[in-house]
Amino acid sequence: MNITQQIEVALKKQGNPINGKDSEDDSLQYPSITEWKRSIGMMGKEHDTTTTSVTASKSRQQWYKKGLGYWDDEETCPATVAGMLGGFGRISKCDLKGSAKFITHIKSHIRPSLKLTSEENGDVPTCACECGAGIGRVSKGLLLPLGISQCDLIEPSPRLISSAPEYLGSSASKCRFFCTGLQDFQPKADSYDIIWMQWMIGYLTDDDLVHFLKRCVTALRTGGIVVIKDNTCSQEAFVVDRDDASTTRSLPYIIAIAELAGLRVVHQQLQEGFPEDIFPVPMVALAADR
Ligand SMILES: C[S@@+](CC[C@H](N)C(=O)[O-])C[C@H]1O[C@@H](n2cnc3c(N)ncnc32)[C@H](O)[C@@H]1O
Repeated sequence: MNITQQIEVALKKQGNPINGKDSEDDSLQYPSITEWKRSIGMMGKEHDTTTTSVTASKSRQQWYKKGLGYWDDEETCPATVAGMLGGFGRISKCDLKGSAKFITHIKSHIRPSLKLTSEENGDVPTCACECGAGIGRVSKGLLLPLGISQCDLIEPSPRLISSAPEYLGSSASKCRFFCTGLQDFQPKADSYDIIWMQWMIGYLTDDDLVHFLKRCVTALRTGGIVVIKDNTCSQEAFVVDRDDASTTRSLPYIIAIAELAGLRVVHQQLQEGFPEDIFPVPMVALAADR
């Protein structure tokens, strides 16, 4: 079974939907994840073994090109907190507060082995990875204030990552900057205490997300966690946004992907205090625990 089929099986097993729709056009409905991927050429036609991989790889390249085109454009995304949050800059404070509460709870009640500061780590610097970091909003507002010694920012837009040092100010000296899409990022083994993925997994294809999370399993240090914080839909398994080439997945869909990669949920909680008219945003902490 390919990854898509494995996700569909996992969703169906728990009675969760596998269908999806377009965010703008009600006439675009997809009975399954497989059917949607076929419609955009990300999976070839059934039994078509000759052209499948060529078409799928072209479609994957176009997917990432469109996503990057959206975020690398000053018009659609100014290099500001509001730009990072699609105009919802006002929710950043509440978001960062909710994330800090979530991590503090995990550290005190669920996973005391999680290391945040170098003092807790035998004076060895702790390290976090902010995925799809943009200008580094989460590193500056959450990870470094939690006491993390060093943050690695992974971001494919050259324009956004080059704006990060100025936005981070004096904290920039505690950061390293990597200009690449997550689909191509190879983290070093045993290198991170926290890998933070916020409002960005929708830009990765299912296959690339599973493969990246598998690399995270190797990259996590003892006690380390991956946190996914993202929009979720609930009526369908997924909602496609063709403007920025992204999908919003349901929570069971996200968890099915994480489990396929060898991660398990250690804690999850819904972010409170966001406006009613946006998608619900759960925080999901995942561990590998070899
Ligand atoms: C909604 S913004 C969120 C930024 C940041 N995570 C935050 O919460 O402030 C989405 C970010 O994902 C990045 N992104 C898009 N495609 C990506 C990819 N393939 N790999 C990694 N990041 C990506 C965008 O460039 C953008 O910085």
